[in-house]
Amino acid sequence: MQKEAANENLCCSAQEVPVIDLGQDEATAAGQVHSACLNTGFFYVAHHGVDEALVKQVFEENRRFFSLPEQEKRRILANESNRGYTPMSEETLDAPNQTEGDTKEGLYFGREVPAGSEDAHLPLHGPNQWPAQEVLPKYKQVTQAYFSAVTALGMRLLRLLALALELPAEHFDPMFSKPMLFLRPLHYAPRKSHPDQGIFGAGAHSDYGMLTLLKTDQHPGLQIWSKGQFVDVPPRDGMFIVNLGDMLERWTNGRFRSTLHRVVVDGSADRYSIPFFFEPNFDTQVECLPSCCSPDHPPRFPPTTSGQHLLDKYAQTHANYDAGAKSGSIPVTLEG
Ligand SMILES: O=C(O)CCC(=O)C(=O)O
Ligand SMILES: [Fe+2]
Repeated sequence: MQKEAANENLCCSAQEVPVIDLGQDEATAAGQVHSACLNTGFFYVAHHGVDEALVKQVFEENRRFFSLPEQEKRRILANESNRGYTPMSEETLDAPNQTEGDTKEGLYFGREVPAGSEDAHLPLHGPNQWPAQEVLPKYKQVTQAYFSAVTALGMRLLRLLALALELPAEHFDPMFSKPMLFLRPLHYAPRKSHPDQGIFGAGAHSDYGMLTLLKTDQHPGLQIWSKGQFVDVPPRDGMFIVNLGDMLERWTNGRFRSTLHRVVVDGSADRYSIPFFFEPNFDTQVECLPSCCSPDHPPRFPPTTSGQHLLDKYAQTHANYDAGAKSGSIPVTLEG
């Protein structure tokens, strides 16, 4: 989605993206999360409990997947439930400022919702599509293990967010009994981005949902919009980059920030990253939290639900997306 302008060249590193140590006591960590959410809505987390060996394995499996012949990858093209493969350049996150699609390809895996089960009829719900076992024997098992690990990290972060909002630590937990979770391994081609020519690894956007937990390889590329320019948010060993999305901005009446970001690569190597989009149950009410509105600050957004919020966002950028019929033929994305 467009928030503000997008074609500036960047410079320096984003000093304002803090490292938050999850090994410290919860109250201290929550205070730091609070400041980060009021500032850029981006922060690193250290000592997060996700095993580095598992991270290494999941990146290795994805390197293998993206090296497969195109026709093998296309056997699991993304379906109407937003699960499967999205080919190179298929997505254009910031169309007005891009001359071609994002120079990346990706995969979506959601929470497993078996066909015929209670929620399978809902938009964005359904069974996953996996690479063939004969081709990548370990892919599914490794990805499922990583999916569980980042889900657990998301649940820890929810407690900090709740505390940062002066709510009980468990406030958001019931809203994640049947969450909308999407893991999205990405591969950026070794193609130099040229912001001045409208060529980007990923065009400028803000994420649609509540929370994104991002792991990248050692190659920089992520930039956030801060104080009138794009600044680098480089990878840091062993850490995740966490950012807030539009749903949380809406929930907090604009107090917590969903910041515009993009990916600009230098073209010297392939780049791999794995965002994890962490969203509440489809029917969760999203309306101004009491601590975020007052007579002086009335709610800026009408109440909605988590599912409706996401579907409305898609409708803004995907003219043909038919959520009601769950039959849209274009893959939707959890970023804007
Ligand atoms: O690859 C990255 O570093 C960021 C990707 C991203 O912003 C997204 O997928 O929403
Ligand atoms: Fe994003």
